[in-house]
Amino acid sequence: MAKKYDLLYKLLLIGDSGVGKTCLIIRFAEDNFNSTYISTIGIDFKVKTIEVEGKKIKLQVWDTAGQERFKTITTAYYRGAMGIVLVYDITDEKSFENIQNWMKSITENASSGVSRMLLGNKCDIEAKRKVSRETGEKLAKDHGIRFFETSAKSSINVDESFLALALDILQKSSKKQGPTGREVKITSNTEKKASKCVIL
Ligand SMILES: Nc1nc2c(ncn2[C@@H]2O[C@H](COP(=O)(O)OP(=O)(O)OP(=O)(O)O)[C@@H](O)[C@H]2O)c(=O)[nH]1
Repeated sequence: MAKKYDLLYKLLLIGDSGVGKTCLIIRFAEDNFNSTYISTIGIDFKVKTIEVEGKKIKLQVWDTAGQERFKTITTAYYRGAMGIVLVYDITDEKSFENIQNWMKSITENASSGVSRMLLGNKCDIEAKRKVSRETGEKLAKDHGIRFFETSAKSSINVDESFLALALDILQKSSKKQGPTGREVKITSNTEKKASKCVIL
């Protein structure tokens, strides 16, 4: 049987418990949202195929438990990931401060060339915001990585962010094979511009 995709990328979501990792994955893979909080036990994954630059890419998105007691299990999955998504909750300052620790955990456990991205989730609850967009942007800039504010609940920037990360990985691997001379910019919902990526 013919393969239904050209590439398989493994992505991993990390961040404090309750920031919305599971909800982001469910929004991306199933376009659904449930406000009942069921904390992830250990690790789980969902798949979704997208098309980027004419290539069908199967994304295997791994969801980790944010609770400290699962750390030994979850860090074992860092090594196989090609992209790691660091998530904090814009209404929870502690979850933002902890991003530094999650970054450290990536350095200690992931492959050196892994693509990273920072997401400030729950941007639909503006009234309870504790972390400004600028603060999030600055941290991402300091680490040289992409940044989006997202809402799994209101479906803001969820597809855009996953597509951007897939594109980063694709461009990184094609650079290894030689320069393509092409630059593609992913734009967020708020910028209201089309990107060159398609959700299948
Ligand atoms: N308002 C709002 N609530 C959200 C959003 N994303 C997640 N939530 C809520 O936040 C709670 C935690 O979401 P989860 O996705 O389970 O969080 P998690 O990061 O996977 O948590 P662990 O599995 O414990 O690591 C749930 O009650 C969700 O409904 C969002 O974008 N906006």
